[in-house]
Amino acid sequence: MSKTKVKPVEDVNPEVMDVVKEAEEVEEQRNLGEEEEEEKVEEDVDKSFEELGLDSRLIRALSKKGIEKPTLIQQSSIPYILEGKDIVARAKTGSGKTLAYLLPLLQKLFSVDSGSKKKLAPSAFILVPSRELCQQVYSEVSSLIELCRVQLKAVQLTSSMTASDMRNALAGLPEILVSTPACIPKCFAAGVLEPTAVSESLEILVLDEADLLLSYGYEDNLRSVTSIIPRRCQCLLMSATTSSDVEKLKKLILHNPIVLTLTEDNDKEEPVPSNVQQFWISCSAQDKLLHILALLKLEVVQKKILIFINTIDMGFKLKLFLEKFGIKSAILNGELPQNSRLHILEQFNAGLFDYLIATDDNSQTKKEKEEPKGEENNKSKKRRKPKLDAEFSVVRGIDFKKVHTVINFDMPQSVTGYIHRIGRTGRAYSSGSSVSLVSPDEMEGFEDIKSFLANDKNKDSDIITPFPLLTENAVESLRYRAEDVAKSVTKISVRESRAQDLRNEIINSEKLKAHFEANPRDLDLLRHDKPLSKTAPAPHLKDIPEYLVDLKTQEASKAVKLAGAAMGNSRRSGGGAGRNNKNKKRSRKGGDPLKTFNPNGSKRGHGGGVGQKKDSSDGSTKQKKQKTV
Ligand SMILES: Nc1ncnc2c1ncn2[C@@H]1O[C@H](COP(=O)(O)OP(=O)(O)OP(=O)(O)O)[C@@H](O)[C@H]1O
Repeated sequence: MSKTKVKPVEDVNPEVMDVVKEAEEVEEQRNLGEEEEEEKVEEDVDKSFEELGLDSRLIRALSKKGIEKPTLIQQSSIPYILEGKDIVARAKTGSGKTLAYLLPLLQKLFSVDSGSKKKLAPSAFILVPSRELCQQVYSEVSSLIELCRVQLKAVQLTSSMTASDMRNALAGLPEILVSTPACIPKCFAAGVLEPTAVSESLEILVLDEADLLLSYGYEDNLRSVTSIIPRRCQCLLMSATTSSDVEKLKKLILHNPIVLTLTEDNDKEEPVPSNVQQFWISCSAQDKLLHILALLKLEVVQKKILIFINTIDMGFKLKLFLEKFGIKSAILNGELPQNSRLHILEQFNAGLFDYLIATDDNSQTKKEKEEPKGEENNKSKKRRKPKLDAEFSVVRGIDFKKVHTVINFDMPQSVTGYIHRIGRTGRAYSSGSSVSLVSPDEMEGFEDIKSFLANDKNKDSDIITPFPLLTENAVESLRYRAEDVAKSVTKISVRESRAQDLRNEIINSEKLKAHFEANPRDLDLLRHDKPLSKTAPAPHLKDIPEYLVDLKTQEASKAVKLAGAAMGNSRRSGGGAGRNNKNKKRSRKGGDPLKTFNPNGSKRGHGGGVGQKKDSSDGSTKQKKQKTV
């Protein structure tokens, strides 16, 4: 077994170093007595929360949140965590990993007698890779505490906080601390947390999105934390994928862990949940605007929609372009202030707008660096380089609520990127779909994604199928308008809008901070989907006349709307094809048009229609092949 060398960390005070030495000795002993980890591949469990031994207060709280049945990862991990075992839990995105560790963690803290021992540091640390995730986990744990009506306190710290903010946050002696790893050494250095107190108090350490923590550059921070965790501390490592980083963390932190690798009956080893239907459209890079216009304006994809692009500029270009057609969207990127980002996420989750254009963490920086040095770029050399937040992540871990469609306007840079983007829909027991716009330049990467996703079960059939609900005629009918409008969205207007948006958000960010301290739940104060363009959209572009849209696409659009209404997704925004059509017919049960729509003419597809990609009845074949991203 490997021996962990605990590396001293800069800017840690001498007292920490003493504890580090002590910890090295403990670590040595730990390694001497180390036993083999137990590997479990969990299948075929079907237990209720009661059967998992969960406290009735938690079960009631879950019920108030509309959660009645544990997901597979929750069924597998909760009993082990309650038993006090260290675990490594690997389960795909959206499988409910957060509650899988939060529920037993809270239950364990319920039973700690707060009066018996005066604690000087939190009993549980939950470390996550990004601020957005920090906020998300903090909200989840706080709402559970509130619903359970227990005397527990959770706080969140981010490394942008000053020492006095951190001191204030920790003043009420919280039991649970949610933060990024960078905050902990910062707290030690500022004397806000005492390493010895942490050593004495810490009962549970959770590393969420473990596969990301090292790649986000938190290795030294984590080492300084792990160097002081006591042997008795229970450690939980949650991850969506397997990677060498997860293995490294496992060796660094865990003691004889139970390794839970999740497989599902009809979903063996596929990294993308089977309730996400994946589609693609082949088009040139220039035609991507035309195609996204057709998808959104003809309403052949279900709202809410998360659109991924690879550069911040492209995000603004897309927003300005869509605005001209009366389609309002909001933008999310790492350049925006943290308060704004959190607020945008909250507004989107609360359903205040339907379209969010997001730039995911690392890919956009890479692309922007690679942009050719044309005249336009030379001119802009003096432009202030965007300051991106290293702790920003959209694709990883963020729980977007009720996203029905993910659109890859730009293809992600890697297979992992694809999996995490797609994982923003079809979360837990809900379903969703994805549409990737693939240009010839992106085809190679797309083939890699396809071949990665193919497994023994579906090696002969593509797991990502051509999008069936958009005819060439329908797309072509919009070409003239789309190309005309695209020309009007110049690089200068994009740049101005980006600067304007940033200025607005910086001002908003301060307002938001003050306002939300007083009214934490008030979401409607500042809308993030306001138009950025200086000119109002031309009225004739807002509505697409029915005669322009062919019959098949009109039918597809109606079917998508009916299915949306059946799913309670009836709020309207912007006008679309068939706007004058006052069709108020009730949808038929199970009417997902991506499953039932037949592009060859018939309105009523049957089961196995285009886009139905798997036979979930075949639950018997067990895939043993392990995929790693
Ligand atoms: N048992 C359940 N029943 C229904 N919904 C659930 C259940 N457990 C969790 N959820 C919901 O599923 C969504 C996804 O959960 P969560 O964010 O924990 O997934 P995850 O596995 O951590 O995904 P990722 O790897 O992308 O972070 C959340 O909205 C959560 O509230």
